[in-house]
Amino acid sequence: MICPEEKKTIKVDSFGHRGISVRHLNLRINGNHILKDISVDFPDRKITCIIGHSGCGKSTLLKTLNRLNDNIAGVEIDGHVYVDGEDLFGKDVEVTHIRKKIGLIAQRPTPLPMSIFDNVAYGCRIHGIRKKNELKEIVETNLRLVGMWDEVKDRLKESASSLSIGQQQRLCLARGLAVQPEFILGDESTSALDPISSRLVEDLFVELKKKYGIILVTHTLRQALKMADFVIFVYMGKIIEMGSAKDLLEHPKEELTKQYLSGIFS
Ligand SMILES: Nc1ncnc2c1ncn2[C@@H]1O[C@H](COP(=O)(O)OP(=O)(O)OP(=O)(O)O)[C@@H](O)[C@H]1O
Repeated sequence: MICPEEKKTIKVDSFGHRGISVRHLNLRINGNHILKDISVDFPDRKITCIIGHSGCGKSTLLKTLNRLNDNIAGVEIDGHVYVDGEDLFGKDVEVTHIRKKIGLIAQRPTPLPMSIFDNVAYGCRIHGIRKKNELKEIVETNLRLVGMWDEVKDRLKESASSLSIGQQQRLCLARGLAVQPEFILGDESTSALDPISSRLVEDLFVELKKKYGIILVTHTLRQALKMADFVIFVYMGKIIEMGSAKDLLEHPKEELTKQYLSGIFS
C-alpha cells in the first residue's frame, strides 16, 4: 500500500478506500532543511506509525498534513500532498476544509474552555449545524464512540477541565470525530496519559481504524508493535525505510533502522 514512486493522483484500492499521498515534500524553516523529499502513501483504514529519533521531523511531517506549519515564520514548503485527489496546498483549498477532513490529536489534551457538550459540538457548530436535537445526537454518538458516554452523560454541562487528563484526551478525540474526518493524526497522543488511559486510547485507535485512516507519531515501539499496520522510519528529515509493521520492526533492511531499533529495544 505504501510506495514511494511518482503519482499525481491518489490510489483507490479495491474496496474503494482512499488515502493521503505525499510527493516530493520538502520543508525548510529559515533555510534549515527539515523535511527532505518525502514521498509516501498513507492508506485509509490502516494505522501507520511514524518513528524516529527526537528532532528528525516526525511532528513536522504530521503537522504539514494538517496545514499547521503554514504560519511558522520563515517556512518554505514545496511538493504535493493529495487528499482525495485534492492538493492540500492548492490555491483554492481552505484550511478549515482540510482540518475537517484530517483531524489532529495533539500530545497533550487541548479541551476548549467550555462545557463537555460544547467541546464535542464545537466543530459541528462552526460547520453550520445549529439544531439542538441534531447536536445532542452528534455529541452522544461521538462520546459513545470514545467510550465516554456513561462516564459523562450526567455532567455534560460541566467544564471540560473538570475531566481527568485521560478523559480530556478522549474528549478531544470525540471533538475531532464529530466533524466526520476521513483521517486522524495523532502526535504522541498518549504520551501525557497514565498507563490505563493510554491503553484505552490505543484500543480506541485500533477500533477506529475500521472507519478512518490513522497516522500516529510514536516514541513507543510497544505501541507501534501493537497498533501499526505500516511503519515509516525517519532519520534527519528523510524516510529511510517504510513497510509493513511486522517486516520493518522485526526484519529491518536498512542499517540506520537496525541501529535505531536496537537502541530502543536494548
Ligand atoms: N517552529 C519551528 N521553528 C524552527 N525550527 C523548528 C520549528 N519546529 C520544528 N523545528 C525544527 O525542526 C526539526 C524537526 O522537529 P520535529 O518537532 O518535527 O521533530 P520530532 O521528530 O517530532 O521530534 P520529537 O520526537 O522530539 O518530538 C527540529 O530540528 C526542530 O528544532
